[in-house]
Amino acid sequence: MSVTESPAAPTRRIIHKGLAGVVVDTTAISKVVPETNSLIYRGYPVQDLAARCSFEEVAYLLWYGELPTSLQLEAFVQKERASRRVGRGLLALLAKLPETCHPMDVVRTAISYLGADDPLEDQTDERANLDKAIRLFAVLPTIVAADMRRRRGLEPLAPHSHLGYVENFFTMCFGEAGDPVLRNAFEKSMILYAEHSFNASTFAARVVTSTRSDMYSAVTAAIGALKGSLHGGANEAVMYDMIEIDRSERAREWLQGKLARKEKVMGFGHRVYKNGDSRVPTMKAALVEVSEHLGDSRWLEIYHELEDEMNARTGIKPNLDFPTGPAYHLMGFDIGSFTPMFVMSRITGWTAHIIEQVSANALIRPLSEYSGHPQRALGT
Ligand SMILES: CC(=O)SCCNC(=O)CCNC(=O)[C@H](O)C(C)(C)COP(=O)(O)OP(=O)(O)OC[C@H]1O[C@@H](n2cnc3c(N)ncnc32)[C@H](O)[C@@H]1OP(=O)(O)O
Ligand SMILES: O=C([O-])CC(=O)C(=O)O
Repeated sequence: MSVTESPAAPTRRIIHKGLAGVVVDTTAISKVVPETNSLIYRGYPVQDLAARCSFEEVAYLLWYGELPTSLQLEAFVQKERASRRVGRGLLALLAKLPETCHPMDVVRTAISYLGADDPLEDQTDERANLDKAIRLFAVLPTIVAADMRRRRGLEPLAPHSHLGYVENFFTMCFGEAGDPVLRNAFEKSMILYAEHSFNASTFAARVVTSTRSDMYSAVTAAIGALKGSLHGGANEAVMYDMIEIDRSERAREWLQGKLARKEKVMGFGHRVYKNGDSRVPTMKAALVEVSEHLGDSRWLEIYHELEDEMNARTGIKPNLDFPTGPAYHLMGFDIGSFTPMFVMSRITGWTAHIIEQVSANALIRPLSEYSGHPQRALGT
């Protein structure tokens, strides 16, 4: 008797759409704990770092695993300050990009150029990777400020090696270091934005790194991922929305319309935090401080109305992009530069993750469930 084997019943694999809830690897860089609404960088609560440290110290912490001693900080700061300049070749290239392109396209192109300009080195060389990371950290403000000025019809200003990171950035953007209250709020935003475990852009950087590609390629991919409005691009979208709302009396009706049309409200919700973003209290306090200092409560009033109405209707809380958008606007930055400023900060987290990925690499390559046409023969 012949037996015809029936094909084995197809096993349906569980699909984790958007990788939601999937733990992909370990990391020693940061920990997000939604249950306690907390975030630590290398063990330190982010709100404590924002209250007591400079952004340079936090960058050092993310890369080296410990806060610097004063001697280590001095050496690190000197190195960063000496690496801020960009060459004429890059400035000329950036000047050729259409002004209609998004500033994130400029930043992405700049990093790609820097990669082409850097002699190839062993991707696994940790020292070389740290040097590249510090250089990217140092040049990004120069690139972002030059592009912001170009769009205002102004010549770029060279970096100042005697100024701290934040003062230098303000000076390159506005021609003067400006108000210390605004600089302080900005520095807090840089610290809060610096690192957030396996978010989409960091994961993109790790995927590229896992193929043994170079740091610039990984950062270029991360910039592409951050640009989207579901991720870093939301800080710009929040400000455009607030400008559209215009007055706090219109905020609730505007929000109701959005929800009725089933549209996402930018600056609200989070993949990991379902009960509020750990960084929002610190950034909201910074926004309040800036608003009060400038005597301009217009955006803060819209903020409160949207926050209340969204909470009442959906229970969904603001994420970090919600207070950062209006805070950057009050500081005088152009909206298109908000996400590039996020890049200036997140470059620290991305490069720390790239170095970590290299140190214990496994190619990142998930599976998919085929949903197309069943196998068929080509016609004769
Ligand atoms: C620094 C950062 O990157 S922080 C994130 C910045 N991004 C934004 O602010 C964009 C707006 N927010 C969102 O789109 C989402 O909250 C995300 C993408 C950040 C996270 O979303 P996910 O975890 O994938 O959840 P998802 O989008 O499936 O939302 C779950 C439910 O809440 C709703 N929801 C979530 N966020 C929002 C929002 N901002 N506005 C309206 N509804 C929302 C969804 O419509 C969905 O409802 P449903 O179950 O009835 O379909
Ligand atoms: O963690 C995320 O998914 C997004 C986020 O808040 C970040 O990258 O800072």
